[in-house]
Amino acid sequence: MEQFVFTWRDDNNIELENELTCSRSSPFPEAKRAVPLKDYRNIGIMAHIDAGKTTTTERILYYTGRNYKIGEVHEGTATMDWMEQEQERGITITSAATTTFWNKHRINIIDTPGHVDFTLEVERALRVLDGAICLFDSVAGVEPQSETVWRQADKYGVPRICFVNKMDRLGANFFRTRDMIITNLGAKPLVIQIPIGSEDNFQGVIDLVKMKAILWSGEELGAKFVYDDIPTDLEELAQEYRALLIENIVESDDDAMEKYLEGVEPDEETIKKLIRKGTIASSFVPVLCGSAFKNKGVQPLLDAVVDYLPSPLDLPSMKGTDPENPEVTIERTASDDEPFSGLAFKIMSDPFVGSLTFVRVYAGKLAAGSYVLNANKGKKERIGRLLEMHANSREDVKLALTGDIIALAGLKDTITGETLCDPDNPIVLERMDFPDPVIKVAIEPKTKADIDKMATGLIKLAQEDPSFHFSRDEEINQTVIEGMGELHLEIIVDRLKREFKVEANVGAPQVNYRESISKVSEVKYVHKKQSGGQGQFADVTIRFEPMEPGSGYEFKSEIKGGYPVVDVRAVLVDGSYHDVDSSVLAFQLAARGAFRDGMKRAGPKMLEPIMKVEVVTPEEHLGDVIGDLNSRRGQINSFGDKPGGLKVVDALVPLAEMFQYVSTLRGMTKGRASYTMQLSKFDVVPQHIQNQLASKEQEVAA
Ligand SMILES: Nc1nc2c(ncn2[C@@H]2O[C@H](COP(=O)(O)OP(=O)(O)OP(=O)(O)O)[C@@H](O)[C@H]2O)c(=O)[nH]1
Repeated sequence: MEQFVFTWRDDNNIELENELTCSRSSPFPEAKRAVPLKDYRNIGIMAHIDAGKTTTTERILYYTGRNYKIGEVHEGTATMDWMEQEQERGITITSAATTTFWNKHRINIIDTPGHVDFTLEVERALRVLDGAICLFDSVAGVEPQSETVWRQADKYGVPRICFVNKMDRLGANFFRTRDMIITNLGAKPLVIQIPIGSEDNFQGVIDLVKMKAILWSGEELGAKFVYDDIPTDLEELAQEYRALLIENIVESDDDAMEKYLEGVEPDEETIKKLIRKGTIASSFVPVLCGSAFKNKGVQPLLDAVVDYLPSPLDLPSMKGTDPENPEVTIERTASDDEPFSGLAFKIMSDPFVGSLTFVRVYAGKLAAGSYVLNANKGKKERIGRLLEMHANSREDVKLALTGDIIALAGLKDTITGETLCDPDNPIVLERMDFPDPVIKVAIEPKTKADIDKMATGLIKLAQEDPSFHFSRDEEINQTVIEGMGELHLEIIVDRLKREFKVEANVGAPQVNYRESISKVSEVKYVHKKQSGGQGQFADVTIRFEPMEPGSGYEFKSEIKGGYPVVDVRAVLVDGSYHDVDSSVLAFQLAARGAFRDGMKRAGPKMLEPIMKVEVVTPEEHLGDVIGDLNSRRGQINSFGDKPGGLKVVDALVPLAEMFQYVSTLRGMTKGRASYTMQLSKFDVVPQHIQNQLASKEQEVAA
């Protein structure tokens, strides 16, 4: 028997130890759990760009005692943003998983990016999270990207709490943000704190569960708070919101409701229990507030994570299928005693250990040195090192347990979205959906010698990021990279340079068009060839039908060049064969011919990505902004007002017209306007643009 010692820190920064006994004969040590599974919280922090995710995460790490020196985003030292590019750009790109502890609870935080080019990162984080904090900027309220992320969280059924941040900013308005949670997100906010003062005068919050004021003594890091009586001028408001809180939570509990109707309010413990129940059932979302930057509100936010967000035990068991027989559903409950089942949700190149695979352990245990099965590929992988990641350090551990998020070093074949499991109990957990890229650029290494290095780099990067594709056309000797937006591809090129030391020339970005049809066509195609010996004969009749936008396709084009075909159904109506001359190949050729003819007759149309664009600008530049959007084939949908005399314009604009928009907007408004965009739909390209594209293609072909 071998003894291992786990160390960790509690909320008072005291180092604790936990012994682990490991039997050499068994790959699985018998661990005493340092933290019971019911005290695990796997959470993400989601928000619009600049709402303060990085700042809030940094504060959380500081207050949970893992971080000794706090980094500020604007100084470029924030420890979650450890990739160089992120520090330079001041944005968070990759979701780094970080383990920390609060009040004897183990909190695994996955930082999720806010930029729309990285929505895939948000999706995959949501896939492995049990709960989330949604951050809002109290001045801007609910912004478009928050709406997108909110809908993604709905899709995965992730329970949430809201934190209205930046209460110290000029124009901060807690209650307007609360109203926007109702109007823009269609959610039911449960206000559990109201602010004391705002802007320069923001002092703290009223805790409506305890009915006490929480006041911070200063704004500096580590500022202590005290509980105090509710200020008299806020008593009435506090009573009003307390009554709303109680009314909302007793609805889910007959006993509490009955007592409440008799005039008996639930006690603090019951209130917390009922808030927890409603949050986990997504009946409502608790709303808190504060200022991460001024160090106010962070400790109660952590308490709320512990009190209201679910542990793995509160959620339905994980479902998967038998890799041998995909019809058979297998369930795994969250328990160390179940067979090991985990999902690889992120692969990152790491400067020290090469490639790191982040895995969420849904059931069972995983020991260093053991073998697991990659159930998607049917291949065994050896587990080398298990690393528990902290914001600025990493710890080698011998064992990962149910509920853990752990980084594995040295896996060979596993890519994002695949299941790792006990070889004796195989399971494939539900895969993640990855969106198709919408933009592409040609890329060429500056020196011929770098061609191989570039290929290696591209393969690695595509393994890490399923929304990034690349392809090589040997005929024209060109490599094309495809992704979700300009920034996404810029980062890829940047990483090629930094991590793989490949300098590359990059062409102008182009939109990924698609093709569809506008009417039904039916074709009969006979493929016949006789050249001595066995001939080729196949006869097919196929009907091509347009489908609803977004239906994808029920037939795949194998014609080289052109665009992927979508929203088309191909129905095999009739056919005939020849006893001797028909073969699989002959039918393939006939189908291909039928497709080519049928598409021509079905009114082919070209589709392009249309983006939903929101521009926020000072009023004096409104005319220029609108004029410019119009010149980009934009369709203005609405105008609105924002605090501080700002105007907001909502428009639909083809992605093909949005390249380099960031610099045009900056120039036009002296840097005072900002914008966000996200994919809205694919729509038909106007005929004159189709003609232009066709003549350009002909030029390239010539
Ligand atoms: N006044 C004020 N500023 C804040 C607060 N929280 C964050 N900020 C500032 O807002 C800016 C954006 O904060 P970040 O923490 O980088 O925001 P983010 O959401 O992580 O941004 P992305 O990574 O780009 O998505 C920084 O300049 C912060 O200093 C706050 O509570 N009050």
